[in-house]
Amino acid sequence: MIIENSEVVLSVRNLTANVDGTPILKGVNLEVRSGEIHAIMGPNGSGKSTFSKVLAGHPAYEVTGGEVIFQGQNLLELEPEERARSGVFLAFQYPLEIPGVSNLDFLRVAYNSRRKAQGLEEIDAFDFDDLIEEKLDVVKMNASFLSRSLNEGFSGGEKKRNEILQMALLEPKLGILDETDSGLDIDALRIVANGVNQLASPENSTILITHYQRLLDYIVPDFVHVMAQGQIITSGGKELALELESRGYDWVLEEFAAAEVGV
Ligand SMILES: Nc1ncnc2c1ncn2[C@@H]1O[C@H](COP(=O)(O)OP(=O)(O)OP(=O)(O)O)[C@@H](O)[C@H]1O
Repeated sequence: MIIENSEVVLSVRNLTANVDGTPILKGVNLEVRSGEIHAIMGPNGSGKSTFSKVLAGHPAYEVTGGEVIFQGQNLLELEPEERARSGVFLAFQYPLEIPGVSNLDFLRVAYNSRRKAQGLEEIDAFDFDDLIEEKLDVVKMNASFLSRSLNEGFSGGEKKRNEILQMALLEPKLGILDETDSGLDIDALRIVANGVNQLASPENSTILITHYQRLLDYIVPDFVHVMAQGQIITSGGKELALELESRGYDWVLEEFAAAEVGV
């Protein structure tokens, strides 16, 4: 939802990053305001997941230049857990399995850690049970998943749903969803999209990384960006996703290349 004069939540300027010494991000620029939903599309290997992991503070990615300001704070100076506590949430493309850690315990610790960072009191197990019950409903998830080890043996779609459950609980200021639609059946896609829509508010913002226009039928973005070769090479409204669906990426890449050489 575009709200005039709303606060800039995330400002990314000329961000560059390497993986194992190889430059992957080559000058990313993006501004996200409160209440907005941004979709990032783009060919395979263009740097979309790298961008999301750099924002979350993944240690394998080395930032080599540029800046990322999140709510007035230099995000790049914060440890990954500090970023999470300050309200950045990344739903992974491939959620990790953690055997031996129950989903419920994980969620409670994560939730209380976020509350602590907000200067709020931790909540006890009983109150947490009530809260989680309510959040399970957002993603129509069965309570039996809570007693299982985190993501262990979960199907691909169940893992994605569990990521949205975490997001519903943590209520981040900025949610980054990396291909949350991949591996979801048609009903699950709708449920997950409804969950994301229910959580969207003028106070938070979402970045959706997706390959498919169909997700954007359910979660309508305010802006669509195309990432290629480690940069955002063009941006538009939701109609850009439809155009990409019918025309592919070549024309955007050609226009970008022509602009680069000044044709
Ligand atoms: N450790 C590594 N060493 C060298 N290159 C790497 C390494 N990790 C990732 N890359 C490369 O970085 C590029 C960007 O990868 P990334 O996962 O960010 O792309 P993506 O746009 O999310 O792709 P997809 O749409 O396929 O998920 C790819 O070419 C990938 O091979």
